[in-house]
Amino acid sequence: MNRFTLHIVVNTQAGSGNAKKVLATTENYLKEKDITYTTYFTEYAGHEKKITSDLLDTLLIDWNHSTKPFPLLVVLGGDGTLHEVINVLQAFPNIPIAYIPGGSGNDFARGISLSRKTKEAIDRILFAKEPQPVNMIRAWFKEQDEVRFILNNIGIGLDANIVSTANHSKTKRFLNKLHLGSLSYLAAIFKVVSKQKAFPISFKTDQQSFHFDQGYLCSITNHPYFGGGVAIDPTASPFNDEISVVLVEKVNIFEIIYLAVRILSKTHLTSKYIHHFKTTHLEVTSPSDQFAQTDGEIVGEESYTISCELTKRLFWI
Ligand SMILES: Nc1ncnc2c1ncn2[C@@H]1O[C@H](COP(=O)(O)OP(=O)(O)OP(=O)(O)O)[C@@H](O)[C@H]1O
Repeated sequence: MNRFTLHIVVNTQAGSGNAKKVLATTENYLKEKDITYTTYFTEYAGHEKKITSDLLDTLLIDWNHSTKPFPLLVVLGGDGTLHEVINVLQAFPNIPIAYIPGGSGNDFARGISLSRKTKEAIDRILFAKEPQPVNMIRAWFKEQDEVRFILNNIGIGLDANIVSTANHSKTKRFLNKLHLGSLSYLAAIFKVVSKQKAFPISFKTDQQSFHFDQGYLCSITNHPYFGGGVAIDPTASPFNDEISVVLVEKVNIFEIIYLAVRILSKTHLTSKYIHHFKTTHLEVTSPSDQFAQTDGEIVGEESYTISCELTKRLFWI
């Protein structure tokens, strides 16, 4: 008897439609391996929330060794799809989630060292004996009165401005077709790099308080990557019990270019314009209206007070 039945939530629009190819490879491979599965297709943005909620009501259960076949939830899509699914399951950390990357950025897959090659990602699901706890950031957005669970990062300022611009750019779709999705973020960087103004931002950790008047890019991150593989904190890990914060101050355009080169070569954390710390609890206050994003999804352009801590959930990885 199969160890599990896979219940695959599929966003075929992820990766600008590249997820369709990922799905075809997945179906062929699962048939070849004689694995039982059911697919649930999203028909509109956000539909993954309703699908997950319906599956929660009907068949998803906490991980246990005795249920055979175990009903295993699998997400096939990008970081945005996965973000919505984990947020529906906020109160159910012991329902394991497996993941087949099909997005353009796939930063969470990079962050947990999950192959972005479909068959290798499926092999990892098939070979895993049991689920593993993975950290996520639990963030309470005070002004918005909303709790979000974050797999990748929260960005305020340039980072979020880039995501907003890249998401709205026509070139993203074109570049994705060429499998150069990460370049759409680079293109957006050039657009907004001088538009983004310096902003005040404060941080309170268990031990210390910091204030910066010249904030430019703030990344509160669970693992190294944002923007499709850019290692904003190469030292972060979702398996270490710390939230990582990287604050870049606004500097002149030549320094920005130099910092960008250092970020791409992962040597930026020693720059005097970059402030880097790790903490278990964090309160961030950004009083001016700024773009913010969570896992690549824009929250808005507002002021924020965000309380963050780590929380764990089971992933079948
Ligand atoms: N059928 C659909 N049509 C349009 N949008 C959809 C559909 N299903 C889901 N979505 C939305 O697509 C958005 C983007 O998906 P996702 O982030 O998974 O892909 P991506 O942006 O290509 O990947 P990544 O975030 O890894 O770069 C999500 O906000 C999701 O709600």
